[in-house]
Amino acid sequence: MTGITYEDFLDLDYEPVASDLVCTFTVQPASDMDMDAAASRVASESSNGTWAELQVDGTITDLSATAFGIDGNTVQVAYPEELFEAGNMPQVLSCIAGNIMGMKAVDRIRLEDCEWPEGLVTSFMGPQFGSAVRNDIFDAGERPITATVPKPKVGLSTDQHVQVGYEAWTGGLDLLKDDENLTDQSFNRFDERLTESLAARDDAQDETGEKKSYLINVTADANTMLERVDRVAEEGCEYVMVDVVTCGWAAVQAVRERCEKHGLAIHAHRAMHAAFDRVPTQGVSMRVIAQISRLCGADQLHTGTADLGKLANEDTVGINEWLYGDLYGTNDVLPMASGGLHPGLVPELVKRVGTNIGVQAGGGVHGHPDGTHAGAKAFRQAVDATVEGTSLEEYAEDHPELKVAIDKWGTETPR
Ligand SMILES: O=C(COP(=O)(O)O)[C@H](O)[C@H](O)COP(=O)(O)O
Ligand SMILES: [Mg+2]
Repeated sequence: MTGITYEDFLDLDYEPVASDLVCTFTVQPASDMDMDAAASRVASESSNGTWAELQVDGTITDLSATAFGIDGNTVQVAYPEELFEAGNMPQVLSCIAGNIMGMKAVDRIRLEDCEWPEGLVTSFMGPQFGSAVRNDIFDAGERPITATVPKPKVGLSTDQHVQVGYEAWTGGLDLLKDDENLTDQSFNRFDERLTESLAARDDAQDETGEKKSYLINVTADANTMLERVDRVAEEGCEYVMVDVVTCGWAAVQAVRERCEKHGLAIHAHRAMHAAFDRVPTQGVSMRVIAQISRLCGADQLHTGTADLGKLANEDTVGINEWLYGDLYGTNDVLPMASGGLHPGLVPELVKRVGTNIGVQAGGGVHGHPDGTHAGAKAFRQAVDATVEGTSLEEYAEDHPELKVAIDKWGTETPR
């Protein structure tokens, strides 16, 4: 490597080969650097280079990345596949989204998109079910599957939580979901909640004749998570929920492997994603976070509401298309729309993102003037009306729960 400097990582004529991982970055160079120099430093620092001209003798495998496409502030970088350890997402991210995120050669840098080569993709487990959960686990046909998260997020006792679940399931929803910050706290213990919720789930299934399931949040340190996954399988549930960003991709990969053994699906909550993707000039895009989630094996992933709900969303439509798209035979991912949804928003949501989704509402179910059971009915009615192509106003004429919900919220976007 003697005499190699970071300028050697730029080749504007380079044409990537099929085995390269190609990443697209938005880069704002430091004030004393031009774009070519900044792009070379990105390719250098994220592969095998550093700031200094090295004086290291001997034969060393060349794992240099190449910055090759510069267009305004967009830079493409191609990485040779030998740079990466197969099936090791933390290692991949330590390259392509590691030191470069804080490097002084750039004022701002954002990883926008990746083109993943086949060898790297197939070294990961990918989703076990993906959108097939709609009919492998449920019998939802072409309609979106439906879920609710009890509110308040935390503070309900186990008995209260289970009662909310029972009312939601019997009101017509498919899934009860824990909130992202509910795990195993003193007021609502994991083991008790698991057992009692599944007993209520069984009752709700008997009463309604519909399949029901529970997204219990197993998020914890990796060892504890694996124990929780085993418990969930023993108790006869079909899913676990994981806060994939806060617990980290290594832990998600460990959970995915254990879920293979049990035939459990993974619901991925993305709490903290906005720390990486909300600033448009810095970080890692939600698109890339979604790609990582698919490779690591999430079956369902929150991707937002196409701007209809309470939270900022980045390109829900484009990300969902990527999650459904062909990826060397890897299963797809079912996008979950959530965050400030209520019955009145369902028709426009389906218009924007289609029916191959999950729809999830917390406040939009438990804030119904007549309570959770009526709220669940109203949310399911909104989904059924939308799928059969009937307007909510017309459907509400003989569905009083829906009528109360649309009288209360109309089509408002909550804050
Ligand atoms: O608890 C909720 C929604 O509750 P409510 O329905 O009361 O707003 C989820 O945590 C958000 O969907 C997360 O956001 P996103 O889905 O965008 O990751
Ligand atoms: Mg939540």
